[in-house]
Formats: sequence, structure tokens, C-alpha cells
Amino acid sequence: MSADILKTLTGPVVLVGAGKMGGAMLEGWLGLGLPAERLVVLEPNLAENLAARLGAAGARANPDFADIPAPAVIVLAVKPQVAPVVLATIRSLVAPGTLVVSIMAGRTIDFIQEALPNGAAVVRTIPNTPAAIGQGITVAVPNRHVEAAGRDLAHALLSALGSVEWIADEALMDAATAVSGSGPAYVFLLAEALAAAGAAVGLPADLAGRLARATVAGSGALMIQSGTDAATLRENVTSPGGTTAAALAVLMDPARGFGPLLGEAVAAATQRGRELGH
Ligand SMILES: NC(=O)C1=CN([C@@H]2O[C@H](COP(=O)(O)OP(=O)(O)OC[C@H]3O[C@@H](n4cnc5c(N)ncnc54)[C@H](O)[C@@H]3O)[C@@H](O)[C@H]2O)C=CC1
Ligand SMILES: O=C(O)[C@@H]1CCC=N1
Repeated sequence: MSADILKTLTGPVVLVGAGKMGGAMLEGWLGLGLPAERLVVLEPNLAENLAARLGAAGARANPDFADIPAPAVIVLAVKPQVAPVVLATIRSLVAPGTLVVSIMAGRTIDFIQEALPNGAAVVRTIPNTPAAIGQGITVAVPNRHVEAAGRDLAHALLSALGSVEWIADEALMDAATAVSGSGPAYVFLLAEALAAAGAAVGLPADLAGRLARATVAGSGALMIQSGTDAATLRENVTSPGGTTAAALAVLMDPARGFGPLLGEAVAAATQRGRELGH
């Protein structure tokens, strides 16, 4: 699907919330060729450097609503907890034909569309933080008012963050959030825990930190570049009776290894996503 659609928009792209994820989207869109004059950012705590960057590019930050023409898209990148207030505020901006894209964890399509004019086209998504370097993955689900053109537009905007997976069943969103939305935190925790474990067996802490960081980063890059499945890559490291096998006997313990522990963690995240939806 082509990003050219971003260069031919008739209305603005309004980004509501330019924090970690919203900021990453902005950079990605400008990189994909979205004309900056099509960009409107609504952000009460706009960082000085971002304000300067937007100003230099020709984008508008926090204009009066009366000065915003009918948006092609409104992207909601605020915390789920402020959704009720934010939706009430931006409701008047939603014109016929405006597509609303949400990246809020947990907030359901029903919740969002109830706060918007009847018939609003809504795409609910969940990205992840590797989006900041264009290597994220976003899961997206449309409501029944989203037509092919709206889906193409959402796809082009989300492609700035990395790859996009469309699903038809919104019930899968909380589980997807628990796997790919929150998942980078699990991987970073792995790097932290590996560094601490290295220090515990006698490595200087700074060296252990560098070894752990490079190991997690290199393994991720190998997985992407080789295209080989994770189980085969793991087996490639594991000599029979060797050091890795000794570690994996602990990590793959069916009762207290990674599998059951991560299972519990992902179930907890899925449940929290459900709670955030209400
Ligand atoms: N950080 C992550 O890994 C992921 C976050 N998300 C979702 O992305 C959304 C944003 O998360 P982050 O970027 O991490 O949070 P953040 O706190 O960095 O950004 C939220 C931004 O919203 C702004 N904001 C607050 N009230 C506002 C209002 N009334 N109007 C406009 N802007 C307002 C805040 O000033 C802040 O800059 C959340 O809903 C979260 O569930 C989804 C996937 C991954
Ligand atoms: O922790 C959260 O709620 C958000 C959603 C996925 C990643 N961060």
C-alpha cells in the first residue's frame, strides 16, 4: 500500500497527544512525505524542541478549533484515562468523512464511537515503541463505518511506525496489546535481568550491561535478518550437554520457567486491557 495517499489529502491530519507514541508518529509521517501544512498537533504540554521542529516544518500546534478545516483524520494518542475528556473536546472537529484512529490501549470502538457523532469511522489500533525507529508493529481493527479508502489511509499513517496487522475481531485487541504493545518492556526487562545476572556471577556491572544489551539487540536483528524461526535460532546456540543447555533447563522448566511466567504476565496485561476499556 502506498504512502502517496498522504501527499494528496484534502483535509488535515490532527494529532491529539504528542507524547512518546504521538511524537514518533509525527516524525514518521513527516519522513513519509506528509506535507507539514496538513499537520495539526493538539498537545497541552508541547515540548519546546518539538514546537520548534513543527514550526520550522510549517505544521500548526494548538490552533483555535475554528481555524481547523474538516480533518481527513484525527489520531488519538492520549492516555486511555483522559479519553472521556479528550473525546468530548474533539467531538466538534469530527466532520462527515473524518476518520478517527485511536492508539489508546483498552479503549473499545464502542466507547470511542459513543462519544463521537453517529456513523463516525473509527480504527482502533495498538502500536509499540520500536515505532520510534520505524520498526514497530501495529495491530488495527476498523469499525463498520470504515470504507476501503479509510483503511488505506489508516494503513499509510500506521506504516510510518513499521508493519501493520489488520484483524477483524476486536475481541483480540487486549491480547494483542499484551503481546506486542507491552512486549518491548518484557524484552528490555530481559536485558536488565541478564545484566544483573551477569554481575551476580562476577562480571563488572558495566561490562555485564554492555554484554546483555548487545546480546538482546543482536539476537533481535538476527531474527529479523535471517527470517529463521525463534526455536531454530535457539537450537543453533545450544550444544548438547553444553552451557546453554544448562541454562535452558532452568528457563524451560515447565513449572517455573519462562513459559509459565510469561503466560502469567501476558494474562495479567490482557486482563488490565479489559479493565481499561470500561
Ligand atoms: N508507550 C507505549 O508503549 C504504547 C502506548 N500506547 C498508547 O498510546 C497512548 C499514548 O501513550 P504514550 O505516548 O506512551 O503517552 P505519553 O504520556 O507520552 O503521551 C500522551 C500525551 O498526551 C498529552 N495529553 C494529555 N491530555 C491531553 C489533551 N487533553 N489533549 C491533547 N493531548 C493531551 C500529554 O501531554 C502527553 O504528551 C496511550 O493511550 C497508550 O495506551 C499504545 C501502545 C504502546
Ligand atoms: O502500558 C500500557 O498501558 C501501554 C499499552 C501498551 C504499552 N503501553
